[in-house]
Amino acid sequence: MSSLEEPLGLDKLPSMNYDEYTREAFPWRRHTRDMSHGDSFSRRTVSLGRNHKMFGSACDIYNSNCNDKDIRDITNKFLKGIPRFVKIVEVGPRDGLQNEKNTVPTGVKVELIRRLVSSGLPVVEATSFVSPKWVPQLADARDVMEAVRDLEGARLPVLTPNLKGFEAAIAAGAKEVAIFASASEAFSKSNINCSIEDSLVRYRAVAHAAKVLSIPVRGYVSCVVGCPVEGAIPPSKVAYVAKELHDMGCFEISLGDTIGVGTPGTVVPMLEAVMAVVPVEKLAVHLHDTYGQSLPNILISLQMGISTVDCSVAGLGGCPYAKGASGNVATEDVVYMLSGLGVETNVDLRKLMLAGDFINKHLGRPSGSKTAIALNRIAADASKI
Ligand SMILES: CC(C)(COP(=O)([O-])OP(=O)([O-])OC[C@H]1O[C@@H](n2cnc3c(N)ncnc32)[C@H](O)[C@@H]1OP(=O)([O-])[O-])[C@@H](O)C(=O)NCCC(=O)NCCSC(=O)C[C@@](C)(O)CC(=O)[O-]
Repeated sequence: MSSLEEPLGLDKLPSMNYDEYTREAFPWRRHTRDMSHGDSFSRRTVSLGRNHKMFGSACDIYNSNCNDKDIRDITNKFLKGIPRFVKIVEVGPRDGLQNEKNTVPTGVKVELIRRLVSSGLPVVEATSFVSPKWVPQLADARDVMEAVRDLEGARLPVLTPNLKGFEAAIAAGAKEVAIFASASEAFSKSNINCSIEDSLVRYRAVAHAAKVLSIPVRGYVSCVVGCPVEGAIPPSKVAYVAKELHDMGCFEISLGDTIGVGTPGTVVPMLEAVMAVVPVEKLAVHLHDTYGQSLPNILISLQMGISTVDCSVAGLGGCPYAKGASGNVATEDVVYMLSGLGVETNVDLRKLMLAGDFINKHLGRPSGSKTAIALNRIAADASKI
């Protein structure tokens, strides 16, 4: 392996160490292994591997002498006031699995939800009460909800596309629902078989029924940057749909870049248009990672005041009606980035990764999370020493 490909030693990985950061704008120097005292890389790894610091916060792993205050001072200086706390909405069991071709057994879905809740995630979107003809994977929505209805520690919202779905969700024990409109006419038709306006009529009926029962309703707007059919979507259209959902009573509006085409250059104007009509504290971003742009888009969203981020464990997912849309941004990657910025999420990365390992083992595929792959590799190397 050439020196350029050699992994950086753990103590040489990029860090937000205050002293280093303020002292110089520094290139990341390649790590030269000091072989005289044994391989420092493996020695460090062994200690990390042995005491399982692997899955602590990024600070534990790479910046044993950093502290959150230092990180925050840097971030405030260079990353204009990002929030101290970010609410992570985990959508893996719903958005992550809905596109899976092979049926995932109900027991596996329920175990995944349990594991995600145990990692400290405050919200875990559990399933959808939609037509099984449209989304066969989630035909077991009632069984899933009945199995988790008494699970404590996280909110477990479910998608409902109409009153029929809402009533079925409540009957199965759902305590929170989500309705989902689109800023693209074409996607609205292909996804929920009606126009945007007709969907808003449907959703006003759901929002009214929910209000009567004091059930919180989250609103989604899909295709907030681009649509597989219409191409670029005007920010004004996104703002209109977001405002309609907000006005009908949604407590939060999640802005979905369904096909992941957004970049900071297109996400900023979209957010500015929406923030002109819906308070920023009621907004969330829901960014599929098809083009690998989710993390920079999340960072710019945080700088604009957003403090709720939808993610999918192991980067699972994609929408059955958005050709080519890959999964949401991996929850592990977002938690790792936020931890490195000193932003609280209350999520235990180690437990989150174990939930990701669980579902990936069942699906028989590697994780879509680069953080999980990297940390699991370090743990595997440590176990060999
Ligand atoms: C909305 C419908 C039902 C309209 O579908 P439709 O065919 O227009 O509805 P319909 O009223 O004509 O009913 C057709 C059949 O579905 C039944 N039905 C009707 N409603 C329900 C229901 N709620 N649950 C179960 N069954 C239902 C209904 O009873 C009937 O059954 P049949 O008489 O043929 O036996 C359909 O288009 C549908 O289910 N669409 C959902 C598709 C979906 O879930 N897509 C993925 C969501 S992900 C997303 O939107 C993006 C998001 C949120 O993740 C954010 C982002 O990434 O951007």
